[in-house]
Amino acid sequence: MNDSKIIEKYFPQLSEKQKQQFAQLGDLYATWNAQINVISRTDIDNLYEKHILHSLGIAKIVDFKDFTEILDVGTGGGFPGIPLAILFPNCQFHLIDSIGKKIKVVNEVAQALGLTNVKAEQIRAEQVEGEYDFIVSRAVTRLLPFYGWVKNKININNYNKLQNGILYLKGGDLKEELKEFGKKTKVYELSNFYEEEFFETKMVVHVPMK
Ligand SMILES: C[S@@+](CC[C@H](N)C(=O)[O-])C[C@H]1O[C@@H](n2cnc3c(N)ncnc32)[C@H](O)[C@@H]1O
Repeated sequence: MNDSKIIEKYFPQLSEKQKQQFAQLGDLYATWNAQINVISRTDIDNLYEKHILHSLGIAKIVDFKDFTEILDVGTGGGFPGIPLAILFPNCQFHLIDSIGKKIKVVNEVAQALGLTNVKAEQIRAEQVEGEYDFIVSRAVTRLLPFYGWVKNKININNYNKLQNGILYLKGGDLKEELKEFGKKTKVYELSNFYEEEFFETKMVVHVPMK
């Protein structure tokens, strides 16, 4: 199922507007990815499952309250930030990447969808100023260096049920990485929420901050 039906299957409460926005993503990414590579060309056929639904795995862990502020570090073409911004239209998303052409794709997609809760910026994570409730990310670097980049950017006042911190989409065997990291984490398996085989090895790692 490579269309937005797979999103509706796991997120049955979507509004008509959200359904339409998710449905638009297929054509938008096909068009932009042909010009600027943000998703591997072989993977574009699996956009809905491997990129959009995967990004929304974070929403299976936390139902962000309105006005939550979220930073997506190394967003590439907008993952996980764009799918989350569709799902949480009353939260603010700051999507950053060090490569300008990726940010161009994010801006084009956000604009085409009419998303007003997304700010995309070409900047390195280490240079971002400001505070966020959550920092989300996928496939950028190991947790230890990542933590160093973002640890001072998290608001200490918790506003959501889940404690503020990092929500990192990870796959595979995390033992070594978590050992190297050495700090408190909670690992949520996405196979508890999604039945597709792809998610058997996929997790969300929550690093709470105090
Ligand atoms: C493998 S891609 C993943 C993109 C996206 N998160 C996804 O899962 O599709 C990693 C991205 O992180 C960006 N990146 C790496 N180091 C960064 C840094 N220090 N600050 C901002 N972006 C960074 C790269 O430019 C690249 O676009």
